[in-house]
Amino acid sequence: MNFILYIRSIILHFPAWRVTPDQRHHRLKEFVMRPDDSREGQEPRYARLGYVAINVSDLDRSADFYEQLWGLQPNGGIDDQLRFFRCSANHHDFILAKGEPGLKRIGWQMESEADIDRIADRLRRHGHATIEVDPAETALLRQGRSVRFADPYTGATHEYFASIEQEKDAWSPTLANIQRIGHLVLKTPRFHEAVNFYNNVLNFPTSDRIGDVVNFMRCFPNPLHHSIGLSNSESNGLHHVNFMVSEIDDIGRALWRFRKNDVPIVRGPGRHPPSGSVFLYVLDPNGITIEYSYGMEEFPEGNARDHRVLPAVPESIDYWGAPTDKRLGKIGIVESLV
Ligand SMILES: CC(C)c1ccc(C(=O)O)c(O)c1O
Ligand SMILES: [Fe+2]
Repeated sequence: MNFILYIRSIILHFPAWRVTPDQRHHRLKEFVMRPDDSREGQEPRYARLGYVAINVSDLDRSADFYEQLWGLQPNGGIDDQLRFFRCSANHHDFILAKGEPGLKRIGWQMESEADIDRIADRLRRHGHATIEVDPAETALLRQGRSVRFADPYTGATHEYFASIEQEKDAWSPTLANIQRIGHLVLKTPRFHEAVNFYNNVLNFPTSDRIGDVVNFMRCFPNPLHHSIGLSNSESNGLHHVNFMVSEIDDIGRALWRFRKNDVPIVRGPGRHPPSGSVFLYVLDPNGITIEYSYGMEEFPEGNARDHRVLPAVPESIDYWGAPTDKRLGKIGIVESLV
């Protein structure tokens, strides 16, 4: 097997609501009107990765896991279809839906309603259809106006919203001081096209990359080293979802909690050179890879350092040299936008 393929196989184990009456009846809006030039040229600005929705085969089993072993706070749901979880003041940071295990949707919280228009206008200018989410659905999601599009390079459904219901009671950590949902990594065989699109259309600047194998991106101007990553793989897929914790002891406690409860640990603890984070990867009940991480470099909005190109070697993933279980990043389809 040639050297690059060999290294790549070691490193990654990756095989890659304000609806006007006339809009009410348009679910899929392919805007033919000239985009509003007053917004042209203004970059869409992201507040944060708002939420990740995943599909699971058994809602009750996974809901129990994410509450009782992962430490998210349940926040209701919709019959036997959806379960909401939070780790912030937002109504949800993580959603479980019934379906084929994998990624359902990525929710991006924008800085303003105008930023929803900016990203939607930009997508349409680049020939991508956008969908105004039905007010009945945004009401169920406790979100304001939301717009979706299907990313052709990874298959992922991206959703943009600016407002989401704020819970009266503060997020109260139980098992781990989960700070926030951190990032997700998507696998794609259209890696270079995806990187280009994410960098130049979605306004996701690269913070660092490991050769042409993994690319770590910020959702600008959110300062976190990465809110999304792309990995060069043979097929589309969800590699993992990350949650950031507040103390190194959250990692240590988790290590023993997972061992005592037979939760498969597939990598770590270790420490990532790109973001500097201490990490621990495990498998959820469907075998989807999830990650706790502690400590992550943050970038300033202006005068940010250039991205680094780390060599495609195992040491670029983990300073500590933790072994990798081959199940890491293997389970998780990407649901296409219906
Ligand atoms: C191995 C994966 C793709 C990886 C590599 C580096 C970081 C980091 O620097 O934080 C991650 O979070 C990862 O998931
Ligand atoms: Fe990660």
